[in-house]
Amino acid sequence: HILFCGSCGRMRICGNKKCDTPSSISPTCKLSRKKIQINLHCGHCNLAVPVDGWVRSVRAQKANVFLHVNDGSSLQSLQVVASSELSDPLLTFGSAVEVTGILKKSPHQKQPVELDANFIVFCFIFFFLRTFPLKSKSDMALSIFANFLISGDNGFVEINTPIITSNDCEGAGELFQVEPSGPDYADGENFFSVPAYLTVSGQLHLEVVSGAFSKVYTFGPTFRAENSQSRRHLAEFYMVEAEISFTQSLEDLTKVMEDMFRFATEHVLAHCVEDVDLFHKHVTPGQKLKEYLVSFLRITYREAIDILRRSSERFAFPTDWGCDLKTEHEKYLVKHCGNIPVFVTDYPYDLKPFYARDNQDHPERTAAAVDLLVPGVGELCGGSLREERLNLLSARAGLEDVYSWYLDLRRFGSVPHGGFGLGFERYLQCILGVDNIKDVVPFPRFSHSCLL
Ligand SMILES: NC(=O)C[C@H](N)C(=O)O
Repeated sequence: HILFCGSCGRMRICGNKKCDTPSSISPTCKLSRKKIQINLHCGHCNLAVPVDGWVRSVRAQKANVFLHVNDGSSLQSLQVVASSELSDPLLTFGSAVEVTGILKKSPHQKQPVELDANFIVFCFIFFFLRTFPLKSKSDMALSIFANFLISGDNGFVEINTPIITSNDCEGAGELFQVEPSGPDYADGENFFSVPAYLTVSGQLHLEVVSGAFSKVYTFGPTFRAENSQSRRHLAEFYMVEAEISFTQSLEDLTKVMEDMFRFATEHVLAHCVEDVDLFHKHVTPGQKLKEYLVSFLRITYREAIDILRRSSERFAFPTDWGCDLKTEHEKYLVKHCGNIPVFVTDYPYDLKPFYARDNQDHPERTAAAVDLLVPGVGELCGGSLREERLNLLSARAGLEDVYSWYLDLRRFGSVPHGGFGLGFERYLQCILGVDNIKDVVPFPRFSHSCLL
């Protein structure tokens, strides 16, 4: 028979010997009013619980209606069995419902429990977003990178670099200018006395603090006014950037990049494999993630150019030494190397920003810079050793006028150092095999698109 708990008001069926909750009702009843979360429900049977969620399917039989309800906590749905009178003709795919019922062992092998509904409260129709329900997962993945960097062995210190800055770290001129607005300000009034922009990279600030902490990182929103509708560009994205002092070789840097990728990806495989499988099945029948956990390949830019020139592929963009590698080239290189992540090192000096360290090689002058190319995306990470030699840095045209403070860092003592940045949404795109980067964030920003 059904008893009501005097403390929480929940119902409970007593007398079932298999039920593993206490059979007597105590004033300090542990049955909380908390709704159950579908991914956490522990298989208690004969317990009346409320569940919120969205209807994923409705199947009506004579006396009963069977619903699959998903609450966004995982991909798992809970089967709800309700008598036809409890249902509503408007109940359909996407309806939001609050169902109270008794969790019972299911007769079906596939699902441990089902909910025998007592009440269904019909909330509203859910409007389907283009975006995939990745929010909670991506928040989790954000912290995985931080966990890796701050862990004992690595010992990076987190620095919050500013979002508003006066530098164009990448020198590419893809900046969003920040100006005040409102009755107190005339149009174009210069609030900061210098032109100010949304950050394109926290690197230069990290370089400042890396003079005091030898390993630092930042993880935050980054902005690029790139007028591109491509499948791998966003105007606002998250980047994890690390800077390491006393590092003298690209190998030291690529090791951290590779270890970080592996750490995060192993974590995803251990905790979210069903999400990954769903995306790989329904979006792009991409490669299985485990295959990315081999040792990454390393080739030089020179070798990359030779591979591209030897190929029979017809590229839209040139493949001469000194040309920038375009997406088509990067994707070809990854495929050529067996569809695993590939580091391309030692780019032409003139292709890289002012901060990249000169390899002082001849006749093809290169910089100690590296890009990590990954399947489905192309460039995921970019990094370099930084030019710490004042004379070589000052030789970069026009630097003294704009970045005298950066040159001062060298003037007043600097150590060999280097760092890298990894685009977080591109990482998601890569591990999920999602074709378009706009589908891995809830509110993608790109040219002509800033609704909401
Ligand atoms: N921190 C880095 O090395 C990333 C680099 N500044 C970039 O935006 O590509």
